[in-house]
Amino acid sequence: MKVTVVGAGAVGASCAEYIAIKDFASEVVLLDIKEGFAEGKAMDLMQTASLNGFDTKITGVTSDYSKTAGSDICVITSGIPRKPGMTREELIGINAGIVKEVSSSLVKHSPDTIIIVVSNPMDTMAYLVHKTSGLSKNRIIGMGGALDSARFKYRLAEALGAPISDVDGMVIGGHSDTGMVPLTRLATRNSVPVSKFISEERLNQVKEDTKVGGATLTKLLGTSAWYAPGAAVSALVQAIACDQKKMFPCSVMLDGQYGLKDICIGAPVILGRNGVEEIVEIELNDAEKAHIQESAAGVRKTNDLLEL
Ligand SMILES: NC(=O)c1ccc[n+]([C@@H]2O[C@H](COP(=O)([O-])OP(=O)(O)OC[C@H]3O[C@@H](n4cnc5c(N)ncnc54)[C@H](O)[C@@H]3O)[C@@H](O)[C@H]2O)c1
Ligand SMILES: O=C(O)C[C@H](O)C(=O)O
Repeated sequence: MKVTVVGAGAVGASCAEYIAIKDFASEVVLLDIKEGFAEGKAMDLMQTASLNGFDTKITGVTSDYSKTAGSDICVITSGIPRKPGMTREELIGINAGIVKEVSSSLVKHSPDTIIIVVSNPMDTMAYLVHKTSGLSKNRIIGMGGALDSARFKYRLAEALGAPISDVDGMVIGGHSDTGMVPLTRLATRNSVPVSKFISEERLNQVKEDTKVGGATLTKLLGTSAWYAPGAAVSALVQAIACDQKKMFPCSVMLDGQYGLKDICIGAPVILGRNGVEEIVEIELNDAEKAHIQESAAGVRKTNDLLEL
């Protein structure tokens, strides 16, 4: 199993590290445009192998896509992150060009690959890859919902005073400060609806804290987060590589599901060796349906800025 990660920055390196530590891939290639940077990150990570007990071989390359040839899965993290006070959508001007060029170089060397798009604004970047790469739609996956759901569970556990392992919940919709739809109605503590334990007001606070999860960290760190994003990407990579048939909310091209067409937005999907193996349609109430439509309108507004 060969995995390429483009962008050896904060998220790319974190993602490579988690993939290696889980030890399911034979090879991880880190690629960056900055001379020597990916080589340095790869060497540093390889020097953790005997300490962390993995055999995955990590190599680093500067812009040499021939070394990515035959990758089963490619992750795109190249591009700029936001600074405090910015929205993800403001990154489109620089990141769209980078993502388009990177995805086309990847597909040239690995025509049957599965691409996981991480660069922001992620839903629009995933849409761009759909429109320009020629890959089939089950092979392009945007990572956002897995991270947002992990943050939702963190906030739920905090509100409930419960261990995170007791909590389940999912965030669908766009990966943006206003577009996320945390499904509080369906969140549970050991199968019991969380509304049994906390007030509606507290649950609304959990929802709002989840939606601004990325912005909160960006304010604290001065740049956006990387540990949870890296872990979320590695979980998707593992689900595909190991054919786990696990369900994650991912940004996928919809064709009528949730009343939406020709848009990439977060919806629950089953991930396996073929990438997106199924898009799961869950029953939403009227408020959730309205929130998804509103979220989609926001994503479409950003998609309209693309020069396709
Ligand atoms: N989808 C998500 O949930 C999620 C989570 C975290 C970050 N992100 C996004 O991921 C992206 C990366 O974030 P980061 O914190 O790792 O940034 P970073 O600046 O630490 O790393 C980005 C790397 O991309 C490289 N790069 C730039 N142009 C390139 C090109 N053409 N080819 C190859 N490499 C190139 C840079 O040299 C840099 O090393 C940002 O757009 C950020 O918003 C998304
Ligand atoms: O918040 C960001 O800009 C990065 C990422 O999308 C995140 O949610 O951490």
